[in-house]
Amino acid sequence: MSALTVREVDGLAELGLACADEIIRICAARQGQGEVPCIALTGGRAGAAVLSSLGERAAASDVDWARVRFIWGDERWLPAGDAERNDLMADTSLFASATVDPALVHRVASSDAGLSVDEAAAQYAATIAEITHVDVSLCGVGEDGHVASLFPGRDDLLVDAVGTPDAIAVRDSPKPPAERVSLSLPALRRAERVWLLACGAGKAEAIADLRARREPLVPAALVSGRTETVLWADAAALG
Ligand SMILES: O=C1O[C@H](COP(=O)(O)O)[C@@H](O)[C@H](O)[C@H]1O
Repeated sequence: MSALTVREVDGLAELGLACADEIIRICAARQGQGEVPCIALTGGRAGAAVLSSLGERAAASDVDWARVRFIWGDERWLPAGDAERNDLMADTSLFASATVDPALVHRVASSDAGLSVDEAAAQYAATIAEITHVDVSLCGVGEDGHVASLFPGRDDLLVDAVGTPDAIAVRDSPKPPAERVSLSLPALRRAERVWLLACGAGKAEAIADLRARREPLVPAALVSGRTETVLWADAAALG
């Protein structure tokens, strides 16, 4: 667990560029040590900004993208290729401009794959349990302070107990779609670095609650990285 630090950025575009540059630096350094870096992607506007910048910078970077592992903090329970799936934004940005190894891209099953959402979550939990090191977990912060698909006031989702699986099925999500698969708190907390991403005035209340650690803690306040927890936010979100 690490203390929260703040990195102020000048809006979504700069957030995307700054995070992309850092991710590239971290991946190149890890590959220099002979390791396969692992990045946990996030959906939402901030996640899209990071992926778009990574896509622009991928070709000119020192990173061998075929030796980077990708997982998702959460996925919306929708058919493959649906415009609202979080993995689609990676497909149309970074994965379209860099050669990645499909064996290292760990997607949540799609709703048309013949599994129930519970089976998909169990399958993803088994996949995540095999991954011993996550370098960076990107966590877009929602207006209500949610991260991944862990929503405030949902005691059924905000669990970190012995036996909590690494991924869980989410039902009755307050944000559509209603069904999702999310990494659980213990899985998010295992990352080396947790980066909380928030831009815009709509996030100001949640960010104020997070920074003041107001009770009940918003889900974003419940996650931190082993060595680094950074809130990347613009002035509007910082209030
Ligand atoms: O539904 C989701 O929302 C959050 C935050 O999205 P944003 O558009 O407010 O940045 C996102 O991080 C999460 O992955 C996604 O499924």
